[in-house]
Amino acid sequence: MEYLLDSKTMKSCDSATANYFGLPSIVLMERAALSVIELIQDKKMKDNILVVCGTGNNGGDGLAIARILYERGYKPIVVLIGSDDSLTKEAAIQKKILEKYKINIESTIPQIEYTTIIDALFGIGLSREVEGIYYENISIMNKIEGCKIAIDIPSGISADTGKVLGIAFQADYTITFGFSKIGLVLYPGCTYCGKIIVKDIGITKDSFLGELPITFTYNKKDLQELPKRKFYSNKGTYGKILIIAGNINMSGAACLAGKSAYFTGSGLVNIFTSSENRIILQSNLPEAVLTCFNSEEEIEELLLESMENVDAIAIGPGCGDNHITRKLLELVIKNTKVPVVIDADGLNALSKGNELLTETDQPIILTPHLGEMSRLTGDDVGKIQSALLNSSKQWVNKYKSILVLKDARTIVTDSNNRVYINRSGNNGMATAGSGDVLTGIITSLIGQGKKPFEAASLAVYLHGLAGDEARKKYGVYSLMASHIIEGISMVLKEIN
Ligand SMILES: NC(=O)C1=CN([C@@H]2O[C@H](COP(=O)(O)OP(=O)(O)OC[C@H]3O[C@@H](n4cnc5c(N)ncnc54)[C@H](OP(=O)(O)O)[C@@H]3O)[C@@H](O)[C@H]2O)[C@@H](O)CC1
Ligand SMILES: [K+]
Repeated sequence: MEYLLDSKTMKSCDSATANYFGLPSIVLMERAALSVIELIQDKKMKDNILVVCGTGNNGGDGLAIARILYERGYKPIVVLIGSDDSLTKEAAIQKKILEKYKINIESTIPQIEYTTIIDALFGIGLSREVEGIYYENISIMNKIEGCKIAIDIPSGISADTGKVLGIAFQADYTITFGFSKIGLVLYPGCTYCGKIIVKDIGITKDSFLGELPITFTYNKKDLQELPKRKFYSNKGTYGKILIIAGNINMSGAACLAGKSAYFTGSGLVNIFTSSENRIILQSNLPEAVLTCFNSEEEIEELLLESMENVDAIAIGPGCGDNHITRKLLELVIKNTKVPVVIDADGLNALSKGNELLTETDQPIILTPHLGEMSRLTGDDVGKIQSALLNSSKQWVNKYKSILVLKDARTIVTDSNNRVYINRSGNNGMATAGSGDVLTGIITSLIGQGKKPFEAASLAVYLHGLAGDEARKKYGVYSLMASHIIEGISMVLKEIN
């Protein structure tokens, strides 16, 4: 698990390291600068190296980089944008040292050829839109040919949201200090970073002073958190789940969700569906147990019976946008004794009256894409997309639930303020049935005993990795939901 910090948390870490642990900021700055020098020397970058500095501590890092380059025989071209009055204490010290060494500091970028452009204009202290000389200089830096290195974060990207505040430096490398930042992971910020390198400069987890960051992401080693297969076990050990899915002509959604659950390790999957789907499901997924209804009158009794003795329930894939789906959803929410995953048409049915969520104490996991989120909240898609984190947080503060907001960077939030941001997956996964597969994985993991928030986060990660495996085999154009299911097995067989 890797923490992702916003600017406020990162500043608290900087300040705890300096003020609580007593490691002076200027020492951290020196280590930050040295970590950049390491990359420059590893990549054998040559003169001319341009270092563009602002007046904050990000600029201070830049000035220190320029001085160490000088110490090591380079002839850096140093540009400082902004007035001396705005220099921070540390940046002012760095500037004085450069002056003592008689290293020239320019106020505009000389029009010569460069091998490398170092962006130390703004770091996590960027607080507003970039305008005027700052805008012009970032624009010039973007046009210059050469390898582009952003210090801590590309200037112009908000560390908190990943938004471009007017203009942003387009980097080939971003060397970020201590911990990765939220803005480096969310769109569009992540498209400006190039390769992200997180460098230890002496700011450790101790600097959280016991108050852990709420936002995190997963890496491959976190797959160890998946439920373990036991030596002595039977199908009951791995959970029995109920998937309410598939209206007439929509058997595919039921099949994809059910199959994904089995591929993720479920012991038994019961699919509750319209009787028209019986034969096709029996042929395509003979491992599933089916409960089929012939008429609306039969639904209540059959459903309540199916809900007995299950470990998790999913409702929605291919259910259809109709009154029967709302009826099914009401019955599930009002009677469930286990966590419920609501997806697709289940979400559309929920949007007819969200207060239904208050009628259960069981964990509810919602998996909307942006269109479904728009129907749930009444906000337009553009508004939600431009503020994914805020939209998610607002929802879970209003309705106690776990929200899986699906986008290029899917975000999982819960009412305890935890935030998972996903980095796995690819654009080939934007294909019909992909969401049904995710629903199957989440429900399976809950059925196998994972706590709902962890299950949802791990499922999103696994789903993305499975999609990445599928891309390797089929490519982004041809990737289909059934290939993602194949991908689940490719990922899981590596870890067991
Ligand atoms: N502290 C530590 O221990 C360590 C910190 N480190 C480094 O420090 C960086 C953070 O430094 P920082 O906090 O000084 O902020 P930084 O990003 O340099 O910019 C602030 C300046 O920009 C200005 N400004 C903001 N927006 C603007 C705009 N749109 N247009 C124009 N001006 C704007 C703002 O002005 P103000 O808002 O005050 O008017 C202020 O002058 C961090 O990213 C890392 O690189 C490392 O050395 C490791 C140790
Ligand atoms: K920067």
